[in-house]
Amino acid sequence: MTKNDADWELEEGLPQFDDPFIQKYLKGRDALIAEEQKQRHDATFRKSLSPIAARACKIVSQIRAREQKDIWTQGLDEATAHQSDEILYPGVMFHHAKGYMEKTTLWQIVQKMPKGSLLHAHMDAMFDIDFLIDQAFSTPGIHVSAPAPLVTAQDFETAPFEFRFSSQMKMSSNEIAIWSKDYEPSTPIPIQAAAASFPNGGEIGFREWVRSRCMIMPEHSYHHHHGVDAIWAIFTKTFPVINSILMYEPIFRACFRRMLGQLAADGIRYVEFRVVPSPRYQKEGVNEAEVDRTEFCRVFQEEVNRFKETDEGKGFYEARIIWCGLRILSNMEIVESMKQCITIKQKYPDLICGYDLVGQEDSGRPLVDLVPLLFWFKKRCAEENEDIPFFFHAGETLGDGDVTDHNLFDAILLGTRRIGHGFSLYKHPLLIELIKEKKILVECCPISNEILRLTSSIKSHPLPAMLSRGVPVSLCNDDPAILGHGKNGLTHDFWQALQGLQNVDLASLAMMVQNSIRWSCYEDQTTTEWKAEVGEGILGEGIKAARLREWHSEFERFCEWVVMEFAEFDEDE
Ligand SMILES: O=c1[nH]cnc2c1ncn2[C@@H]1O[C@H](CO)[C@@H](O)[C@H]1O
Repeated sequence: MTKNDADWELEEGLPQFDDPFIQKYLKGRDALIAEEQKQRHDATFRKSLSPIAARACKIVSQIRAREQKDIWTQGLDEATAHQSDEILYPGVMFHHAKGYMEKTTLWQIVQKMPKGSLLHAHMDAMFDIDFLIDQAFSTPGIHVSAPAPLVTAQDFETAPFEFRFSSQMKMSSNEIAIWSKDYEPSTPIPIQAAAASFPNGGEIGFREWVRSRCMIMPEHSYHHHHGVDAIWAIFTKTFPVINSILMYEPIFRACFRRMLGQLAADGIRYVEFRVVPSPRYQKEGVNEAEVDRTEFCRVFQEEVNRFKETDEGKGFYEARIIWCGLRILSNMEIVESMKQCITIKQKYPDLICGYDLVGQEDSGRPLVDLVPLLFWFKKRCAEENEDIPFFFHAGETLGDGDVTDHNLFDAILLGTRRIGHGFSLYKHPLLIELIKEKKILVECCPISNEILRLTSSIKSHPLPAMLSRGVPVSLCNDDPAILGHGKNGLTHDFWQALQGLQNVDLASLAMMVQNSIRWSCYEDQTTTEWKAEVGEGILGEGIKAARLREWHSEFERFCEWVVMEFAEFDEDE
């Protein structure tokens, strides 16, 4: 006769789970976990969930668990999986997950969620690239030129070229396509002619090529062994091409209108765009670029106001601009742009809500190098009776204690209201305490960080390290059109965090949405007013509190929908 396990274990003297001292251990363990969870960013919010919201959270977590098993753990045998390059697992890289994620139930839910504000987004990286290229073709007078012929494979991959509106459509007799080594440098060629003569597949090939020069391709982001600087070299080359199409009035208007519609459809009600106002903006039908940024800003505001009048834009509060200088430029160029920022602020006070510096942090000038300029800016603002707050990028780096990583210290010392990225913040226990105390929000862009090679999976992203320490975070999409989101909005970034991180459930996402509203710059405020309103949250009396209440009731309705729609998941384990 064989002994059963229990008999064997008892004979061996193995304690059992129901033994009082093991029970005591487990209770202590649970208490320790609960104690740590009290520090989480959403601890209070979670306790205040309505019964329906709590049920919706549970349902969403059950759906996630089901999809992790059914979709993200494919039972392919090793050889097939490697061959098809389709090894799926929860937290798989964005581009591998993308095609599947958009078909999941979790996606449907996240898409419908009311998402508050989008606080970190570079405007020129927000426009659907195919639509942009269509506009270049359908708008009369668009020409393409290059400072040198584009002939070799390397030229097609990296050499500069640009589009531009010009009413002089006629081709001169000696005009030779850009793709010939006899091309006269910088001669504008009508887009249709250039496309028709494109050596690699005519117009279809041309469109495909332009597209590839406006985006980071999945292969690029996979090549982690090439490092961060290499992907930034590709990334920064996309902006001049995009802007050369975008900065023509009729194209900008069409693209901007469409983009606002996409954001609103994704449940976003307010946006602060980071904009580097371009010197190349051309009014409709005008061959020369505008001498300053006034006209662009006027059109930007006009389009936002028009959008708010449409059906699509009914619930949309506002879009404002965080004026950006390029951190790579000289003192003189940065000061010139700061002066323009102040002038535009005076002209369009509702439009400009802040100031930042952009471009790769690692290769650009650190904030400490720019301290004299930033103090000068504050002084000039004060002299002009303006208050333009800082919203600095900082810590978008793998650095640990290097000069880029130290941008975090300057951002905080210079009074930033939020931190863009803060990827390296998790290495700074003192700064973490400081930003909590000073009520600074981190604008976290998980997919951007993945594509730009700071991490290869949401699972190794520092987001959880911030949330577990109680850092206020909102999720943002940064550069969706270039990074390859394929659709505008926040659904991808929300989905990625929800699916990949056990602790980020619906309540956690909702907390981050609430933060996005609390840290929105809906109106100009002094630092004291700002801090008071951020601190009061929903209990305040201003615009923020009103919008937080509005979001709250939207969120409750959304939770009711989740509970009704996915009732089959409403069960206890
Ligand atoms: O994640 C980012 N960090 C810093 N700069 C960025 C990021 N994404 C885009 N830009 C910068 O913003 C400008 C376009 O608005 C470009 O100069 C681009 O390099």
